[in-house]
Amino acid sequence: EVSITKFPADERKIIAKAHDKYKKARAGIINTRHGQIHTPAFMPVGTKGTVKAMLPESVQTTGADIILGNTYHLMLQPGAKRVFKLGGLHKFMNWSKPLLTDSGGFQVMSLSKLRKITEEGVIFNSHIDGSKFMLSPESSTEIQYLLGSTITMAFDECTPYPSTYEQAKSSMELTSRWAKRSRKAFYSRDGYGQFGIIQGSIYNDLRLKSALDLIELDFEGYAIGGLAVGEGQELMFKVLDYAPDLLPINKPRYLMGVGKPADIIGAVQRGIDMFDCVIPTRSGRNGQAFTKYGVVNIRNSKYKEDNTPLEEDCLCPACKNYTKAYLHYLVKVKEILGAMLMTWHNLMYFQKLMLRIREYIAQGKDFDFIS
Ligand SMILES: CNc1nc2c(CC[C@H]3O[C@H](OC)[C@H](OC)[C@@H](OC)[C@@H]3OC)c3nc(N)[nH]c(=O)c3cc2[nH]1
Repeated sequence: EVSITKFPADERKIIAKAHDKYKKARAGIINTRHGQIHTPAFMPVGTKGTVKAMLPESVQTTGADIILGNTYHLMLQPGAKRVFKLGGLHKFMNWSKPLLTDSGGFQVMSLSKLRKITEEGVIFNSHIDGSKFMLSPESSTEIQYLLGSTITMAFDECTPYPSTYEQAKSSMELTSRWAKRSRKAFYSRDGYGQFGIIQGSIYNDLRLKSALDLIELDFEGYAIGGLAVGEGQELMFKVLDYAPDLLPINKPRYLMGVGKPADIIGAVQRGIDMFDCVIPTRSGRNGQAFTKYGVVNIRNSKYKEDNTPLEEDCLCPACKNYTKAYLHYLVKVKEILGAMLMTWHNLMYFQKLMLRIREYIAQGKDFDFIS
C-alpha cells in the first residue's frame, strides 16, 4: 500500500550538501494511491473537472503528475454527491493520476457576492443561481471525499493582503480552529492525504503560531497560504525566507497560487515543493506563450507572417506542426484550436521548467537559469 511518504532521507542529504546557496532546495517523490508526484512539481489547474482546452491524455503528455480541481465549483455543479454516484472525479474526468482539490474558502471569497463568515463556516449564495450554501470544515472535507481527491486541503480562511496584525491574528486563529475540525472530519486512507494551510500574512510570529497549531494535527503535507494575494514578489520571498523552515522537513510543502517561472524558482530555492497557478492555461487562452526568449504575445501584428514556431526545439504540437503566423491568426479569430495549442505549449513549458529544476537539484547544480 503506498501512502504520502517522506522524502528519501539520503536524497535530501545529497541535496543539502550539494549547493550551499540553495541548500533549502530539494527534489523528491510523493507516493500516493494514484501514483507518484515528482517534486518540485507544477500542478495544472482543472477548476471544473477539466484543464481548459486540454484532453487529460494531452495534459499527461506534458509531464504533469497531478492536477487540481475546485471544491467550490464542483459542489455547485454537477454536485459532489452526483460525482460520487458516477464513480468519483478521477473516473468522471478520465484522469487516473493524483488529484488535489482546494477546500473552497478562497473561491467563496473571490467568486460569490453574498457571503457571511461565521465560526461554523461560510454561508454564501451560489454565483450561478443564487441558491444558498454553507461551506464548513466538515462539509468541505466531506465534499472532497465524495470527489475522491488524492490530496484534500483543510478548510481555511485566506487572510487578505494587506491586513493589520490584529486582523491577521484573528484570521489565523480561525484557520487553526477550522484546521482542527477539518482534520477530525478527514477519513484517512493509505495513499490519500490531507494538507493543512498555514496563514499569518506577513507577520513571522503569526506564521510560527499557525505552523505550530497545524503541526500538532500531523497533516500529510502543508501549504503556505495567504501569499500571491497582491503582496508582490519581494514581500512573498521575505515570508518564504523563513516560513518553509517552520514546517516538517520530510513533508511536502505547497505554495498556493504561485506562479510565474521566476516566482517558482525563487520559492524552490527557499524549500517549496509544489505549485499551482492559472497563468499557463489562462494566459495561453489569452494569447500569451511562455518561451525561452520571454513571453510572446502572439496577437502582436509582428507575428502575422512569422513562419517560425514559438520554440524550434519544443516538442509540443504547436511548435512541431504550426507557425507563429497560424497561432496569431487562430487567436485573433478566436478559433478554439488557438486556445488548445497555446495552452498545450504553456503547460509543456512549465513542466519542462520543473523537470530542469529537478535535474539541477539532483545533480547539485545551482539553478538560476530563468529570472
Ligand atoms: C493566486 N494566488 C493565490 N491563490 C490562492 C489560493 C487558491 C488556489 C486556487 O486558485 C484558483 O482558484 C481561485 C484555482 O482555480 C482557478 C484553484 O485550482 C483548483 C486553486 O486551488 C488550489 C488559496 N487557497 C486557499 N485555500 N488558501 C489560501 O491561502 C490560498 C492562497 C492563494 N493565493
